[in-house]
Amino acid sequence: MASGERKFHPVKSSEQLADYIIQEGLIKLRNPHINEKDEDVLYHIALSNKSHDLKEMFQDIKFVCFGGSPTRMQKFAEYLVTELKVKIPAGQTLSNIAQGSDRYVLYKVGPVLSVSHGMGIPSLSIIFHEIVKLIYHAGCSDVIFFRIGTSGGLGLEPGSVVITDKAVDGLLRPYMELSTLGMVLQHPSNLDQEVTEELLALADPEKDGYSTSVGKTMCTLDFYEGQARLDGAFCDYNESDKMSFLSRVYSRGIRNIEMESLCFAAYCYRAGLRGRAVVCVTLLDRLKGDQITTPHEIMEEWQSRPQKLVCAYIKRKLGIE
Ligand SMILES: O=P(O)(O)O[C@@H]1C[C@H](O)[C@@H](CO)O1
Ligand SMILES: O=c1cc[nH]c(=O)[nH]1
Repeated sequence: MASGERKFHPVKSSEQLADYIIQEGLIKLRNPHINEKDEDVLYHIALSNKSHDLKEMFQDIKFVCFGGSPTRMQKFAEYLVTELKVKIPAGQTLSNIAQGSDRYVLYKVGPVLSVSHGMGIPSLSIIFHEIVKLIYHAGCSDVIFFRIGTSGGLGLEPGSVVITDKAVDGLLRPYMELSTLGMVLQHPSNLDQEVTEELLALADPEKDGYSTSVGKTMCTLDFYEGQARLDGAFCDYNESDKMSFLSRVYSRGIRNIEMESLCFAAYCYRAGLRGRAVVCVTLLDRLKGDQITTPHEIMEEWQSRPQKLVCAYIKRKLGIE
């Protein structure tokens, strides 16, 4: 090899990566390069560890709640202000900390971050990297991550809530594949059974008026063909193909379909976050159709159901009645 030429460092295999144990305590970034620079710019949330005192701003964070849409995560933040009895000084309002970027919204309510992730794995991946770096720079410890979302149900009453115990991809594999340096790395996705069980214990179908159950979630790269819909702009299969696929998926224990859980679970594991959970409401039963026709105000109430469950968990952890 010519002298001075950089020796190629093979990227760790996914097994080696997956060997990182889930740790308590301080977030340790699995990236030695971050501290090689004097500034780390969190571009998509318009923050940096030089322009902002991230420790001062975020060191008390104990819960990070991700959800798809900006409005939903703003409403969740407003709900937390009431439920966590957080005082907002007179004349001030809850503000979007990421307002310098028009990509995501980021709200802080006491020890909770409410952050939007947009749609799909690529969008979640970007904000996930930057939020993990944010809490690393802030010196946070023992942080629990949640995805609060919507999904398509399988064999469930629309409006039911699913707590994910395992996320799989569109081929039903329990890992997320990421093309990296021209290779395909497979990042295992597993979720924290303890948090899942604690969340389920907080649900009360009788009082709630809807079911909450634990199930596997299929995370796809597409809303239409990727989820066996017949109503996209393109479709190369028929109703019976669709139903045999969805029946097979159901028989494998999958109870809902969405587009972020796999990356969320895999990256929480890579980040060594002990506490992590995915809680999604189902907007329709995919075994009965493809189109989401529920009136907006009903959908709004349905979307609040995972928020209420996660908020109840946070209140329990904080000892707030
Ligand atoms: O959390 P959200 O409601 O974004 O989750 C699902 C998956 C996609 O992001 C989106 C598709 O409608 O909803
Ligand atoms: O069917 C659905 C509903 C919400 N989100 C999805 O990804 N699929």
